[in-house]
Amino acid sequence: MSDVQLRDVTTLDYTVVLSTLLLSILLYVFAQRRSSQYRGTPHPPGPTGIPVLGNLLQVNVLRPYPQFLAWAREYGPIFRVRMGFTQMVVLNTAEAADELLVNRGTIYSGRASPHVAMDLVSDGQRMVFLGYEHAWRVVRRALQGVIGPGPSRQLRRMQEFESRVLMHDLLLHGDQSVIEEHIQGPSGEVPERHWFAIIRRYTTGVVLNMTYGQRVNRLIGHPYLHRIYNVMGNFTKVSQPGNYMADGFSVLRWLPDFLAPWRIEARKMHVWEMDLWGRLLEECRATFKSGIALAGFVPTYLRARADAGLEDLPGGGVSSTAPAGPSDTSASGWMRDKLLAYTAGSMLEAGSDTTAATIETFIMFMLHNPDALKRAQLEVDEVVPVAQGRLPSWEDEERLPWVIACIKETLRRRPPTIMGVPHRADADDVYEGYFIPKGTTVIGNIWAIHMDASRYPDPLAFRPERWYTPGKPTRWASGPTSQDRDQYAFGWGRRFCQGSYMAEASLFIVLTRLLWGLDISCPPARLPDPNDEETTWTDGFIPVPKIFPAAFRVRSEAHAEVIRNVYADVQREWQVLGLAVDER
Ligand code: HEM
Repeated sequence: MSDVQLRDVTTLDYTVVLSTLLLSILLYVFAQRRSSQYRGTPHPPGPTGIPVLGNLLQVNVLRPYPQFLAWAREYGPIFRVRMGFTQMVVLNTAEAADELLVNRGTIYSGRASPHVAMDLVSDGQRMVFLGYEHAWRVVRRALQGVIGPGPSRQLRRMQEFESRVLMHDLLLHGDQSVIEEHIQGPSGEVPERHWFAIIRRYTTGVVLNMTYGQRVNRLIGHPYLHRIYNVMGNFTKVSQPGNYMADGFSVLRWLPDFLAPWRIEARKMHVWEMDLWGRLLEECRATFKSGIALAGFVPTYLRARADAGLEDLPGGGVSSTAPAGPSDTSASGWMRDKLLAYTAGSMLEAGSDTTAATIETFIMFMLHNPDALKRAQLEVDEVVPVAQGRLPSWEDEERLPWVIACIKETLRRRPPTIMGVPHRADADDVYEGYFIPKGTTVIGNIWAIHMDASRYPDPLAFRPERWYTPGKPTRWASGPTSQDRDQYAFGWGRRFCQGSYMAEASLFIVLTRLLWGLDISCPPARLPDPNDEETTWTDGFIPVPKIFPAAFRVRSEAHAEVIRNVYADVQREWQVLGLAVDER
């Protein structure tokens, strides 16, 4: 019996694979010829690939940016590559990226979402990969009320409070991560006693508070902190373009389950993710139903939805009251539960590691540039002498131009989302005489732009002077339009990072305080080389620093006293706010 079944299966395999492959080649050829209007218009230049696979074998899919930078240098502002049947156009100058992703934003605000990561692992609900469509507008509008330029100022109180805890944690930490031996986990897991965990507690804590009104009050054994990073670490790998054949070869998506092991694996990942994002939502809903009023985006959203008569809204997507589609410019409707859970999860993902990595990278570059570090400390000392008995704060921002220049130079020199998040062309287009067909994945190559010597002379050098004018405040100069933009770490146009204001506020408050209160050092032989890609940075969509040792020594007993006092004060604030006090 098993023989017969086996033969049946083999025949089926053969037929399914061959016919789907044939069909997809026909579809592909048809798609290439579709735009008769543009026949004769050349495609952008690019490296020659091989049949079917295209350029897939020329790129390390988990670390594509060095090769993409090399191609940018060879082909110029725009080049084309093919990953399987996925056509990609890569924009390597600020001018090209601004023109397409900002000025032609009606065409280029879609997302090229990786099939396995978005459709299977995320069940189509991850905000960052939603197309330029109705559901995305609903989500973006809802978030704008919390993290937009005006509302995000309300979050500063919590950022200020949590940064006091961070200072206290680093004070206690001292040189622990230099003395002890720490080994990073295979998927980037950070040991709980390493100083990276202190930074992560802060960044995840402020976003968890913003989304769910909860705190991360422990470094060791917190139920969510490390799981959030595990989910993120996994996701940055599965979403890397080229990681799954089924992303590049849509034909493979038609294969039945028994021939598609990646699908089974991805569905398991979805269940694993929902065990975190879904559980957080369910806990929040239970609290809400029991009549306890929590602050935060999700509790507030659930309350508003219930007031609109939609207390329970199971499933994914939005409760559509308007037709979906690119012509629909409204944002009416409510997020259903799964979209809400994933949106909150997306915030935790988007806001945690990006900001933590920038803080860690800043420290790495400052340790390599002791003059810049010394100058930053002198500036902070002058503005906030320890005799004032307080930590630096928001009102000092304008008088700390060198510190902000150092932060901006960190974002330029090593942007965490190093090749941005891929956009998609939602219509045929022509740029500089080159044809870009509808459906093309369009990458704003942040790394190539930041390494453009005509824009940033000596681009590998860490030079805060690029941003610094003596006696003048340094402008953050972020924002979705290209006017006034001077670095591209937060992306472009309508998909511009919605959390940039929150991110900049965190970078400012944490790093200014750190410079004020603590001397940082690292044994020279153990200081990572930022140019050594493999040793220093993790793989994946957001390559972040691998752990490295650093010692934090308080600058004087007077500084220590201020840190201890503000920490004790904030414990009282937590109690007044009904939030968990810190456990150490
Ligand atoms: C240093 C820290 C951060 C960096 C470098 C960064 C960078 C980026 C980039 C490059 C994008 C894609 C932009 C594009 O498609 O052109 C993005 C999207 C996004 N970021 Fe950030 N981000 C940071 C922190 C944050 C924070 C703190 C939050 C919120 C808590 C956040 C929320 C988002 C959201 C919601 C999107 C998706 C926007 C959309 O698809 O419409 N980010 N970010």
